[in-house]
Amino acid sequence: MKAIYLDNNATTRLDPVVLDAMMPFLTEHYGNPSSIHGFGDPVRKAIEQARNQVATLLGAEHATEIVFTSCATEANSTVLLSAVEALPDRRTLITSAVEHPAVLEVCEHLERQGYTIHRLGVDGCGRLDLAAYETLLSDDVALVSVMWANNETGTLFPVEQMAQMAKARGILFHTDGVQAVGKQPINLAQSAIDFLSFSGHKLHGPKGVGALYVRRGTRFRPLLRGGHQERGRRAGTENAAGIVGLGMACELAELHMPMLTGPIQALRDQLQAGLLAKIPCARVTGDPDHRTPNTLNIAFDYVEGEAILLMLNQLGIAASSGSACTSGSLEPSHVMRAMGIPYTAAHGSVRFSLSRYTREREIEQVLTHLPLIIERLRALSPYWQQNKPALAQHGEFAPAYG
Ligand SMILES: Cc1ncc(COP(=O)(O)O)c(C=O)c1O
Ligand code: FES
Repeated sequence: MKAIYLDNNATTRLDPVVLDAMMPFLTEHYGNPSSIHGFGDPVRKAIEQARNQVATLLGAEHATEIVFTSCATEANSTVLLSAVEALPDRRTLITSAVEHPAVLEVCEHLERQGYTIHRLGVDGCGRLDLAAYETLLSDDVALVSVMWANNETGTLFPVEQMAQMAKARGILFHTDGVQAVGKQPINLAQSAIDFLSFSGHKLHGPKGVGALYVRRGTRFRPLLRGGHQERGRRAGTENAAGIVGLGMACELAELHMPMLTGPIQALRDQLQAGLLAKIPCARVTGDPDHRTPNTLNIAFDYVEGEAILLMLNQLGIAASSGSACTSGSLEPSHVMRAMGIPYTAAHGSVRFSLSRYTREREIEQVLTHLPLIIERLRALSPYWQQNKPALAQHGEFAPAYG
């Protein structure tokens, strides 16, 4: 069987059109974009074209609001550390409990330095409490950093509304847009969002390149100091080929977006409905009504996610349990714990993330094999054997959200 890749929230396949766009900048166009001689020219021009392509996808008013970085992690670190440096009188940050480690770990680092960090909790469906958020917005807050879409569940947060609430109090707002960019229209020119980060490799671009949107006029301090690249906002010779690839990936993402929100979302829904119908005691985690079109996170009671993944892998099917960094540890992910998913289900959660390359026959393969895998694993599970009758009695065999 041909390998089936359903782990696109971890990373995506490079679009061949992107590779073609990059190749000249790995070969004949090797000049330094800062050089004033003829070798620098085409590289500098290509970087500026990529900046325009990124700005277009994000709906930014000015291309100069885009700063190229090495990845989203760098962009996230830059924003959080910049905010506390640029606003030394403010000692508090607000974030959510379900952010990627690229935000949470920086917050912990700042907390150890004496900053106050408020981590907004979520309900059983992964939703934030905006009333609780409102009460935290004070003059001591330097920055709010809340992800647009969750990498594990696909849950979308109302970041536009949250940014407006922050703006009304004069507070800067950052969103980690890694899982949202390219999956839904974005119009930063009409938005209250001050900073947005994302990474090329999540939208069929290359690894090792990302971008940070910084609204014109926003107070900012660079993370990397040195040369004058990126208008002094990010020193270091540009990853020209990577940047050109990121630009092309953004252009293609815009072009293919209707496919993601149309047929690919329909495939995701087909996978979800099929699994819920065929497998008892399964629940979809996250907000079923506000999710990225490509993501399905589904938890199976009394089985180990890792075991499911290994058996899927033997069949050539690649999926993920939680985020790439938490898989391999025995703890359920912080996202599952924040939603209060029972331990017995959180351990059995599997994330399927589709892309524009996903085909119906691949989804059908999963629908054929996964119910058998769960049945086999449950047959080996003493907990399942003990609890199955009780679950049946309580009518919990019905598919459940949350
Ligand atoms: C929501 C989110 N933020 C940040 C990152 C980090 O991206 P990168 O590893 O490209 O820096 C990821 C990728 O796993 C992510 O899903
Ligand atoms: S670094 Fe990507 S999931 Fe952790």
